[in-house]
Amino acid sequence: MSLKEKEAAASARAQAEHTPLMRQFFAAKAEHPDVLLFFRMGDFYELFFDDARKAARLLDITLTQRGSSAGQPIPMAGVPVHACEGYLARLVALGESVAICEQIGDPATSKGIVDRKVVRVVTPGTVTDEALLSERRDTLLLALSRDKRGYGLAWMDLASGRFLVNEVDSDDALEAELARLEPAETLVPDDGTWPPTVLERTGARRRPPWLFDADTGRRQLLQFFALHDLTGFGIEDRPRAIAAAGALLGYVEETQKQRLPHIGAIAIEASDGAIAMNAATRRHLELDTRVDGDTRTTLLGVIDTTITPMGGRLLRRWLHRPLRDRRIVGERHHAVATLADARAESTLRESFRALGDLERILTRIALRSARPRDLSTLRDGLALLPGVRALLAPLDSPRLQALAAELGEHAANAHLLATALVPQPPVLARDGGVFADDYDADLAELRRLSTNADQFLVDLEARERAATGIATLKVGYNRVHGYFIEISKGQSVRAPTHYTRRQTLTGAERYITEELKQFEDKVLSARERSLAREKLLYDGLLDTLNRDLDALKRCAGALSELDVLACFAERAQALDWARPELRDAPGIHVERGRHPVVEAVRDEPFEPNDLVFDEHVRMRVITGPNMGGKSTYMRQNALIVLLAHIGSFVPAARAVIGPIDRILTRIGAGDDLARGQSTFMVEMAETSYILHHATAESLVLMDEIGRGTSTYDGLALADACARHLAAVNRSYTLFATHYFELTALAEPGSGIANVHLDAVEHGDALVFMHAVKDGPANRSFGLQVAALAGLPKAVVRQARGRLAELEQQGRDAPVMPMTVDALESPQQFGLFAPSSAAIEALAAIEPDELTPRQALEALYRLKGLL
Ligand SMILES: Nc1ncnc2c1ncn2[C@@H]1O[C@H](COP(=O)(O)OP(=O)(O)OP(=O)(O)O)[C@@H](O)[C@H]1O
Repeated sequence: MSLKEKEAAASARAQAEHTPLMRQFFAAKAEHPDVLLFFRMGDFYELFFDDARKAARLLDITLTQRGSSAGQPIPMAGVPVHACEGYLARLVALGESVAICEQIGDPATSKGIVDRKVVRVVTPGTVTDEALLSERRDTLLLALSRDKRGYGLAWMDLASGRFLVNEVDSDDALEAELARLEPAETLVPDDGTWPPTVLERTGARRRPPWLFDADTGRRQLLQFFALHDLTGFGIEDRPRAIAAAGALLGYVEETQKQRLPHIGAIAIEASDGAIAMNAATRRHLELDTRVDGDTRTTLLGVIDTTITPMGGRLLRRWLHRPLRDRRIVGERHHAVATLADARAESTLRESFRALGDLERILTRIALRSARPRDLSTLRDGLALLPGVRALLAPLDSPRLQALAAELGEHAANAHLLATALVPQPPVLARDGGVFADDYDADLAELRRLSTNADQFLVDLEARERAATGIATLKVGYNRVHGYFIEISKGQSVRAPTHYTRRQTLTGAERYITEELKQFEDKVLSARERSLAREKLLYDGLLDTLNRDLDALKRCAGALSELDVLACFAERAQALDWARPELRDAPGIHVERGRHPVVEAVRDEPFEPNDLVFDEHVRMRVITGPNMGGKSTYMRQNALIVLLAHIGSFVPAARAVIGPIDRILTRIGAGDDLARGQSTFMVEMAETSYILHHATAESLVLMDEIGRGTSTYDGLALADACARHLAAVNRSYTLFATHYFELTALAEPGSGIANVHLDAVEHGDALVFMHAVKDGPANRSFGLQVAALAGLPKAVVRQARGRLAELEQQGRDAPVMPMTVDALESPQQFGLFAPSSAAIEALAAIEPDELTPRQALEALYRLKGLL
C-alpha cells in the first residue's frame, strides 16, 4: 500500500467514526475552510470546533458541547435563526465572513438525516440585506492586482450594482484610493509583500494569485456581460483593471451563488478626473470623520441634510471625489442656484420624505429578496414622480432638465403597484396578505372561503351548544390539531356519540365531528391555496419590475442627485453661502470666507477672512499667536475650494477659483504609533509627499512644519521646504509657522507674502481678533496662551524671565535675511549666526582705512575665527 493510499484509508476510517451529521458538517466545512460555517439545525444555526470557539469569543455567546465525534467532545455554539441578522451584522463589521449552510430537504419526508447545502456566503463586502448594511455609506468590495507598471483596482457596491475600476502607478496613489473608497473587504493576490495599508485593513483577504490574471479576467467579464469585447466600457486597454475586475467577479459569484442581473455595466473612474487628495488630506480636513471618531462636527456633518439614504451616500461619494471638470461642476452650481431662486427645493425635499431607499430596493428586487414593504415603498416613490417632474418642468437649468428626463414616466409600474398591493403590506410575504382583494379574482375567492369560515364557526358553536345543552362548549383551532370542539372534563360525559375524541387536556376533552372535519379540509386547503396564489403573484410582480430594472435604476439615480442638489440649495440659503465661480485663469480669490464647521459649532460670530492667490503671490506665510486662528484659516480655504468642486455653494461672500489639481495638507497629527512611526517621521513623510507631488495648480496647506524636532533643525527644514514650494513647486501655499525668521522670505518678486493673526491683551485676559491682516505678526503671545491654559503662575513667571534673556541674546546675534536666491546657494543660509568673536572682529574693521593687503589679511583672520 502506498503512502497516499494509507493516508486515504486512515482518513476514511476517521470519517467513518463520525456521526452522519458530523460527516455532513465536515464536508461543508471542507469547502469553506476560511470562513465561519453557520450549520442549520432546526431553529438554530450551530457552529462547531474552532468556529464555535471563535464565534463564542466574538459574539459573546455560550460555548457548549454536543456529544462527541470520533471519541472527542465537540465544542458547539449557536445562534437562533430568527435573530441571526444581528449576529451576522456584528461578524461582518469585524471583517468576518459566514457560510450559511441550510437544510434543503424536508425533515418530514427525508429518510435518514436531512440534506444540507451552503446556499450563500455572507462577507463584509458583499452584503445586500438591509439589516447588514450601513444606511448612509456604501459597502464596497475591492480587488487589487498589480504588474510592473502599477496597481489595478476594481470595486463593486453590490447593494446598488455599481462596478468600477481604476489603475494607479504608485503606492501613494493606491493608498489615496483606499482612503477614498474605504472598502469593507479587499481581495489581494497572495504573492509576495503588499504595503501594510493594504494587508492591515479590516476585511483584507488573500486569494490565490492565478485568480488575478488579465486574460482570464477579460474572459470572465465578456461572459458575465455577454459581450464580444470590452471597448464599450472603455477598459479594453487596462489589463490591471481587468485582472482586478475578473478576480472580483469570481469572488462575488462564488459567495452569492445566484445571478446578479442588477450589475449591468463596468466603468472606469480615473484618478485624473478628480482633485487628488491623499489619505492625510482627507484626515486633516475632517471630511466625514474626526480623529476622535466623531462624525457630526465634520464637513459632511454640516452639509448633509439630504432626505434619502441614497442621496446621503451620493453626497459622501461626491465629497470624496471633487471633480476637475468645470463644466459638470458648473452645471451643478447652476442647478442649485435655479432651485434656490425658484424656492423649489423645499417642496422637492418635502416630497422626498416619502421616497425611501429606492436604489437598494431595486437591487433586492433584482436579487429577488425584496420584501413586501420594499414594494410598497417603491409604489409610494413612483407615485411622486409626476409631481417632481411638474416641479422641474419650468426650471431653466440643463442639469435639472437632464435629471427630469432620467426620472422617466414609469406610469405602468406605478399603476401596477398601486392596484396590486394593500396599503400597508405585512413585513414578510410568507404569511400572505400582501395583495389587494380585487387585484386577482382567484385570490379573492380563496380568501372569501377562509374569511367566511369565522362566521361558520360562530354558527356551529351556537348550534352545538343548543343541541348538547352544554353552555360552556367551545369551538377552537390550534396549529397542531386543527379545529376542535372543546368540552370541560366535568361535562364530557354528555358528549354526543358522533363526537370523536381528538385530544385530552387536564381540564377538558377536545372532539372533532364529521361536519367540522369537512369544513377544516376546505378552509385549510383554501388558506394554503391562497398563500400559494400570493407567492405566484409576488413572483410575477418581481418579474414585471425586473423587466424595467435599468430604467428604474436610472430613475433612482436621478432622484438621489436631485436630493443632493436640493440639499445644497437648502444649505446655501440656511447658512448664507455663495455660488462660487470656477475659471480657466489661474488664481484663488476668496472674499469673506468662513470655516463651515467652526462657524456651525461656535456660539459667537465667526470672523470672515479673505484670501488672494494670483500671479504676484502664490505663498502666504501665516504668523500669529497660538489659538489665533491660523489652522482654521488654512482649512477653511481648502474646504471652500473642495466644496466648490463638488457643486456646492461655499461659505464666503465670493469665491473665484482657477484650475486646481490637488489639495495637499501637512497639519500637525498625533503619533502614528499603529504604524510604528514617530510624530516627526509622519511629518516628514507627509511633507516629502507634498514636495514630490504639488504642482502650480495644487493648493497646499503647511501647518507648523519642523515642530517635531530641535529648533534649528526645524527652522532649517521649514525654511527649505517653503523655498522649494515657492520656487520649484510654485503651488498655492498657505504656510503657517511659529518661526518668525520665515517672515523674511517675503521679499519683493519672491511670490511670497506675509499675513498674520492678532490678539490684544486686556489686563490678564487675551482677546483673539481672528482677522487675517497683511504683514508679519509682531509677537507670539505664547506665554499668555500658556497662562490661559492654566500653567502654574510660577512657571509662567520663570518662562517670562528666560524669554527676556533669550530675546536679548537674539538681538546680539544678528540673523542674515533670507531670500529665495538662497535656494541656489545654500551657504548663504542665514540661520546660523557667525561666532561672536568673528562678529566683534568684523565690527572693529574700518574698510576705508585698509590697504588691499591688510584687507586680505583681515579676511583670512576672520575666516580663522569661524
Ligand atoms: N475667523 C474666526 N472667527 C472666530 N473664531 C475663530 C476664527 N478662527 C479661529 N477661531 C477660533 O479660535 C480657535 C483656535 O483657532 P486655530 O486652531 O485655528 O488657531 P491656531 O492659530 O492654529 O492655533 P495653534 O497655533 O495653537 O494651532 C478655533 O477653535 C476657533 O474656535
